[in-house]
Amino acid sequence: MTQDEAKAAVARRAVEFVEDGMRVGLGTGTTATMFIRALAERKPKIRCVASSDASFNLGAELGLDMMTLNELPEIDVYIDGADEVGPGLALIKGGGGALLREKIVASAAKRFVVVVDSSKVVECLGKFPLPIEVIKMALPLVLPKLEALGLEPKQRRAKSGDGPYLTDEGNFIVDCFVGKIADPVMVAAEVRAIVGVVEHGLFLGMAQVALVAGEDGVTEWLG
Ligand SMILES: O=C[C@H](O)[C@H](O)[C@H](O)COP(=O)(O)O
Repeated sequence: MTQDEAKAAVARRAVEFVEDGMRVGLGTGTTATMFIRALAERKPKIRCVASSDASFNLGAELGLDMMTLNELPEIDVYIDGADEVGPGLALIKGGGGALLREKIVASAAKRFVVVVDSSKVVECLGKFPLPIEVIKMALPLVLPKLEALGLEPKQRRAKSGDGPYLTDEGNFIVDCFVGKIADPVMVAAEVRAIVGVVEHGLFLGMAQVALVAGEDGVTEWLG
């Protein structure tokens, strides 16, 4: 099974977590995009909130009833990918730069189902660089503080190579090359305490279910 086939398999399985009448949170990224497409094919009678402009626009284009969090502040299920899934369904997210809105939408959901291929599952978080969203003017203050924590920060550049990457909220992303995050709770608290940090990509105690696609098909893990 290729990585794309695995992503497609979890995306299809995730659709089973959605029932007519539900309020559904749509994630961001390649796996979430496959989920949104698979969901829209079923023409469900649901209302949706998206975690990025890209997912909002895709949902609207495919005919889903897209709303804002203002219109739909409570969500039954949020379905999204992740960059790493560690013990206890602790996650690193934000490889696609959407971590802030993703965490907001996930926090509004009764249930968060994370959908990944098995290459994302790790014994210890941190091989994937930890994304941190930073207010633009605070960057020169935040970078040395992240360095002092030993997090090896590097500002993300736009994919076009033309200038810095900007999130949907107009902030910078700093990727931290940590290697191993032995104590994610402590790292989350230390990073959050830095003035100018808007949010970080550690999603701890948020996901209740993981759908993991590997050679044996899709397995369901509970957090
Ligand atoms: O900001 C992006 C998100 O956190 C994505 O859900 C994450 O990067 C996983 O993306 P993909 O499904 O493309 O690997």
